[in-house]
Order: sequence, then structure tokens, then C-alpha cells
Amino acid sequence: MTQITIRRPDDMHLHLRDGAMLQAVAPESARDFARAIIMPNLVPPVVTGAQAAAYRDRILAAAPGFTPLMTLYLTETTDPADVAAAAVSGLVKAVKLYPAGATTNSHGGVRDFDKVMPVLEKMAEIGLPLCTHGEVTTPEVDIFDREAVFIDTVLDPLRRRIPELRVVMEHITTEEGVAYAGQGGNLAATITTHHLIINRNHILVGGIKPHYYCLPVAKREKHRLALRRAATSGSPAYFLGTDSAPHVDALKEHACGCAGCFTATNTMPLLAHVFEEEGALDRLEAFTSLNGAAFYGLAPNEATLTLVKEPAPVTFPAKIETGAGPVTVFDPGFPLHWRCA
Ligand SMILES: NC(=O)N[C@@H](CC(=O)O)C(=O)O
Ligand SMILES: [Zn+2]
Ligand SMILES: [Zn+2]
Repeated sequence: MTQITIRRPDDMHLHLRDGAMLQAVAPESARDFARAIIMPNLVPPVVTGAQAAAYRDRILAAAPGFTPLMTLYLTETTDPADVAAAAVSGLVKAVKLYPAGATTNSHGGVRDFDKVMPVLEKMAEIGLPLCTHGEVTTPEVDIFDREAVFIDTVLDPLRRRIPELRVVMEHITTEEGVAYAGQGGNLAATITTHHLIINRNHILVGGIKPHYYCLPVAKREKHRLALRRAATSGSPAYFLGTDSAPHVDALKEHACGCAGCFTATNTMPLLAHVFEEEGALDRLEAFTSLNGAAFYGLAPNEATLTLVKEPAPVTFPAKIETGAGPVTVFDPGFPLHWRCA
């Protein structure tokens, strides 16, 4: 097949940042995607409905025609009434849980779950999903085990406490995550583009590759293969959340480099490549354009996106320029023949 047309995709986990970075990266997503669940880990974070409304306006100004689906950053002092009002008005589509210290700008996140129970109970009542960065921060737990330990010691107990809570396990990276999310029902998971392509060897073999470093960190090959089976299965429990997370090169190529891969520019061609490799191009649309919308109770987009396979490799810019400095575009390390028409 040399061409495929699908419903216009949605990115159910996206970092757009703010200011000059927002101006540069928002059009990169808007080119191919209709909507995105917008992560709230700004500095300072998007905590209140009023902050989400103001951030939404800044995104719309940077990418007219793109539909940002806003989220709130859960803190131990989040007001359940403010969350409920922002959800009922249609402004906010989810609340994001960052265990304190787990990832970029997560220091204001949750330490004591007892303190957020009233918010979570309210969310369960009104059907507002909780998106989780699913890694424990316990220093003793190995970084490659932090997702699996989170599922056993945080997520599963939480879901037993509030069975009605709708949960999206964000950016799963392990076969444990695939299996747990596969229970479906009020549970689902996003999978990133880059975790379908790289394993931990890509980060570490032959020299450290800072642009492949993200959180949760890529795992062993068997986990990448489990993610590929899940993403291409067609199961409604799995959908695309790119976690495209721009950091300027100066902060990636650094003695203590930031976590995040920037995939907004070439995600759809990369996914066409992956799904073609798996013999599952007919299930690309479910992953990128149907399953996530269904979980969030949204109609799929009416507009379409056509992907074309070229005989010769297609090139993408190695970097995009932003007012804050250059940002390196994710390089899969293989020739890519797909492009968006
Ligand atoms: N994924 C990442 O490695 N980084 C994200 C944060 C996150 O999604 O955990 C970021 O905001 O930079
Ligand atoms: Zn995260
Ligand atoms: Zn993220």
C-alpha cells in the first residue's frame, strides 16, 4: 500500500509549554493533529480552572484551528469544587497526577494520596478521568522497575479504593503496563511514538544519546515488542499520546539532561512506518483517531489525514528553531518513507 487515509488524529498526551516555545511547537502538532490533551506541567503548573482557561487562550493564539483539551495539575491543595466546575463547563477533560519528583516540573505533585481523595472522589462521581504519570519515586526502586512498582503499590490500591474512577495510564513502557491497562473498562493507556521505536540500548549503546532520554525511560526490547502488540491490536484500551516533550538542546545535551523526546514534527509518518512493519496499517486509525476520542467521550474528527509512502526516503528537519533555542526532532535512526499529504 502506498497511501492511507484516516480520520484526523488526536494526540492524547502533549506538552506544548508556554511563551516562545509554545509559539514554535504548537504549529508542529496542529499540522497533522486536530486535538490534543494538553499536559499542565508548566512553571508554575496549571492548577486551577482559571489558569487552564488562560492557557487555552494562549494555545489557540499560537495555533488557530487546533483544539486543545485542557487538564489540571493535581496538587494536595486542589479544590474539588474548582475541578468540578471546570469539568462541567467543558473546559477541562482530565486531571493529571504527577507523583512528586517523578518527572519534569513534578515537584508540586502528590506525596500523600489521602490529601487528594476528596478530589478523586468528586472526579469519579462526575466521570472526569485521572491521567497518571505512573512511576514511583522511591529512591530504592530501580528506575527500570518504577512503572511496574507503581502499578502494584499505587495504582491498583487506588483503583480498589475508588473503583469508579476513570484512569488513563500515561505513556506506558512495560509489558506489565500493557497487561494492566488491557483490563479495559474505566481504564486505558496511552503509548508514545518513541516507545514503539526505541529500547534502552538505543539510549546507551555506543555512547549516551540524550535525545532518546525520556521518562518513563525506554525499557528492554521485550517491553517495546509488548507495546507494539498493544498499539497495533485495535483494542480500545490503547491509544496514542505522543508525550512530545520539547526541551531546548542546551538542556538536553547537558551533564544533567532533561527528560523528553520531541516527536510532534514526524509522529504520524513514524507511526505509519511502525504499523506497516507490524502488518497493521488498517488499525492505525483506531490507535490515533478513534480509541482515545471514545475514551474521552468525544466524537471522532470528521476531517481526514492522508499518509503517502514515497519510494525515496522522506526527510524532516533535524531541529526546529524556537525563540528559546533549537529543539531536536526525534530521529528514529532508520530511513522513513512515509509523509503526510
Ligand atoms: N516524558 C518526559 O520525559 N518528559 C515530560 C514529562 C512527562 O511526561 O513525564 C516533560 O514535560 O518534559
Ligand atoms: Zn509523564
Ligand atoms: Zn508527558
